[in-house]
Amino acid sequence: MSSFRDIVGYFSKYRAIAFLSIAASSLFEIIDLIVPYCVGQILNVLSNQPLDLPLTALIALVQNIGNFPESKWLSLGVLLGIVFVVTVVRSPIQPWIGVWYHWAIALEARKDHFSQVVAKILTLPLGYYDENNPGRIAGRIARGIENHTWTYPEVAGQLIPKLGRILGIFVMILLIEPPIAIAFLISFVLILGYSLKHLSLIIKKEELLEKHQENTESRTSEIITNIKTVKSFATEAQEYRRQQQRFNREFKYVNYRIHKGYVNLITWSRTVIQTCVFLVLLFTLVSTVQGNITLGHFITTLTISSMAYAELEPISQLAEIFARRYASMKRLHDFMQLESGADAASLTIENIKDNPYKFTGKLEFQDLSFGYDRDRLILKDINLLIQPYQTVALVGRSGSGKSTLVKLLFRYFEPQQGAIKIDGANINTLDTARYRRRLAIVHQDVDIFNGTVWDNLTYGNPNAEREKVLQACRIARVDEFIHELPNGYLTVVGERGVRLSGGQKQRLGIARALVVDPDILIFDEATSSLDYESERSIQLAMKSILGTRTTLIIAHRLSTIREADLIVVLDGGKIIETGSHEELLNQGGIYQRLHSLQETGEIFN
Ligand SMILES: Nc1ncnc2c1ncn2[C@@H]1O[C@H](COP(=O)(O)OP(=O)(O)OP(=O)(O)O)[C@@H](O)[C@H]1O
Repeated sequence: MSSFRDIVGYFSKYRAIAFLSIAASSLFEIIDLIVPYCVGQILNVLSNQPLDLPLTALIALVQNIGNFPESKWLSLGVLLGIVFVVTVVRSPIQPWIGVWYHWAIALEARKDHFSQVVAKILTLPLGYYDENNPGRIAGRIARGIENHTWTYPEVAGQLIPKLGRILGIFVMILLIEPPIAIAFLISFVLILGYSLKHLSLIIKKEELLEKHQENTESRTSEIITNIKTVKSFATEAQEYRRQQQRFNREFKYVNYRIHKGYVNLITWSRTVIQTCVFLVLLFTLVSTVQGNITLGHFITTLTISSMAYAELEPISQLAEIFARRYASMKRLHDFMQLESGADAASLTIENIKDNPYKFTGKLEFQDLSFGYDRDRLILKDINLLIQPYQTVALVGRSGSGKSTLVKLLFRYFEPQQGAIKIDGANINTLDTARYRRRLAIVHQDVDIFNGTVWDNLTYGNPNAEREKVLQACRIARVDEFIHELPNGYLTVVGERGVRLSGGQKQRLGIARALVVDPDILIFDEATSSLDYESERSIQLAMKSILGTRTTLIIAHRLSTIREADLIVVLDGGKIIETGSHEELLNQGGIYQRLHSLQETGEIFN
């Protein structure tokens, strides 16, 4: 769990420049106080009252240097000169020292945040994505980063300098009238202390709201992803009502628990502040009438203490904004602190040709056991030896663990027990990215990126030679449909490949896998969305691939795996039969039963 310290600590990289720019902004806030001080002194000049000693000394100095005669005009000129410097002269300087750096830091931090977040997304274990959908993750990241970006300039450029100004005011009043300064200090500590305590309670509610919002966003994202299902079942009205109910629930929570809390706080602090301003007026007036302070000091004290109390309101507003954003910033840091997976790949680009790994494709699964939950094993004591260039088919009922075995081969998850070895090396000891680059898989549902067909074909090997890509396309029969697309290989396929049919996507997936020239090729129901004719031609193409590398085929349709050297039958996470098609048929076991079911037209499920 992250904390306030993590949020502040995030900016430690910029600490030197942040410190200087915040100090400069605070100094400018304090310099502002010179104006009411000078106005008070001008009043003293005009009403023939004595000036403060430092000013008298300064005027005497100017008089000596310029050889000016002593006069009211000289005193007024010096005072006006000071006001000119601290207002007009400093105006063009302040934004470049303050605003510029506060935003430069925030924007650079934003850029860093985005790249760290993408790195985290790329290195989190696959299991995280099983539990959190894209909407939830994207919402958390976007809100967290935006709030982080906006908060820094407000805190660095306003909140801290304003507190600095209040400190300056306290020192000034202390020099003029100490008892008023003490009362002023006590009132500030009380107001700020109470506000902070109240805000910490509201922050807890904000954290809960943040979780509700993530759930709502998650559902919205599911609606988008599953929009075809929503439309086909005509459940738009239910979905709409469900989301509306969530929004209403969130609104009630925000309005009556959080927002009301803020308004209560503002009401309370405003009343206390105005009471304090009135009391300062009363006390300074009494002091002036008693002759303890001059008219000029009366005006100065009154003006700057009003300024100080007036600052309290923006300060509590800034604190409120910070509180409102705090929960989402914390959730972002929680995300950043998630542990990367043991399989996290290096994020340094490496040319595929420089990969030092090249395998013969000998695979050994040794005493392998695995469960997504520790107490429920999905694969149990798997022992299997696959020789180089062999074609091995994994078959079994749905849920028997075929895909899980492949996920372990890719190192998406770590086995609880046992090992997978490639050419005798435990895959856990290999560099993940380099190892995975020697494998290729064609999934049931081929992921397509928005871009051209060519971009998708060369996704795993952007520098692939043209002839190699075209050859892969011929084998996977991509060349059969490419001419139907408006711009051939340069046709933009749209997000998730919406402009391609299921069969076209699968053929593209097969070609893409061939382009990386893998040592181990896996087909996960790769021909399931093809029509009979396409499937047949793919099978013929696959025939020419088989034997050129180790190939694993997960197939429900037994017709696609007849050619396999070895058929492995899984049931309940265990290997229960192995052998060739004929051997297994003769054994009269589960394979034979499943085979006869298919012969009668039933699907292997
Ligand atoms: N990410 C996951 N988290 C938890 N359980 C999972 C996960 N993925 C799969 N399972 C469970 O593991 C078991 C095996 O699933 P797996 O996908 O490996 O089976 P399969 O043989 O490939 O099935 P199918 O032929 O239907 O694709 C199933 O009981 C499934 O519910």
